[in-house]
Amino acid sequence: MTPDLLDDGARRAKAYREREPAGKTESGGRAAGFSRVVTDREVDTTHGRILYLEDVSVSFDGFKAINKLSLDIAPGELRCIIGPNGAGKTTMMDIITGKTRPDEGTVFFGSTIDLLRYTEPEIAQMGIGRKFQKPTVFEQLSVFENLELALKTDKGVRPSMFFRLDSGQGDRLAEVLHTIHLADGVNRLAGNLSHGQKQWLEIGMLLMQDPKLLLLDEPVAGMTDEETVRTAELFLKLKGQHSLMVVEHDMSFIETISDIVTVLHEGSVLAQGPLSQVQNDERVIEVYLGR
Ligand SMILES: Nc1ncnc2c1ncn2[C@@H]1O[C@H](COP(=O)(O)OP(=O)(O)OP(=O)(O)O)[C@@H](O)[C@H]1O
Repeated sequence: MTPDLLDDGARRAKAYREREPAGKTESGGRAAGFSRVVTDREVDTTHGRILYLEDVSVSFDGFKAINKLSLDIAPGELRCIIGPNGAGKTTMMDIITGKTRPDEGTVFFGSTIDLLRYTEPEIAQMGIGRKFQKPTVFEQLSVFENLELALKTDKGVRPSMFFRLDSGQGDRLAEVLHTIHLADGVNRLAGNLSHGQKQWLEIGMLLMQDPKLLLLDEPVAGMTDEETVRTAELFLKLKGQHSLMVVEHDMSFIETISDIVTVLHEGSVLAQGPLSQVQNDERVIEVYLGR
């Protein structure tokens, strides 16, 4: 190539750079074949994962409750978690929700939100709802008032004194009432509901905030058989619209709702797969099912 042609090329390159200044793309300072705009705290699931844990460990007084734990969950998935007492199931949920900080490891919500950088309330606001084993509804308030209250604590809502449901929120409340099987009991006092209905109401309160991921700790413990069946229906309905992580010991319930089951043992994943597969795994039988 002659010097003339080189000069000419350099001139054309300079003119192009002036026309198309660097930094105008959303993905950084250069033109990209694939780009997306991710705003702060928006869950990005384009990589097919809503929750991602890698090599997470935590010790309490030298005891490793979580030990190099790695697992991930797809958007809309209903994942069941089983395992013996002390396996680390609750501690894992504590880490995801920001209640416990791990000593090491990675915990991501979608592919961009590093959960370890956020506080427990911030994580709840970003769309991770948690249901503890015991129902915690406001017993002196009606079903309606409990659900309404759940909205008042939602992000960006006006101060509660002046709170009025707008039509969208009213529609949502009606939809949630139907989903949690309490449409006929809207004016009942929460304190007068059965144990199962209180659990559904609390799930409804979480749903009012439209969580992307729901963590549910032993949701059917203490329920009647009929309530357990209806809870399975409820979870199957939520699957797809939300991602769910359900910790349970009730194997017939797991059988009804599960796709993939993760077995935790001594703070790590011992086995994972369809229930029929993990049920026949010798190691799972030894530490959990064969008890
Ligand atoms: N804050 C803490 N301080 C000390 N030890 C703890 C703490 N939290 C959990 N542990 C211990 O860590 C281990 C895992 O407990 P974790 O509650 O996560 O198990 P689990 O699988 O949820 O059990 P379960 O099925 O009985 O609820 C247990 O040995 C527990 O005693």
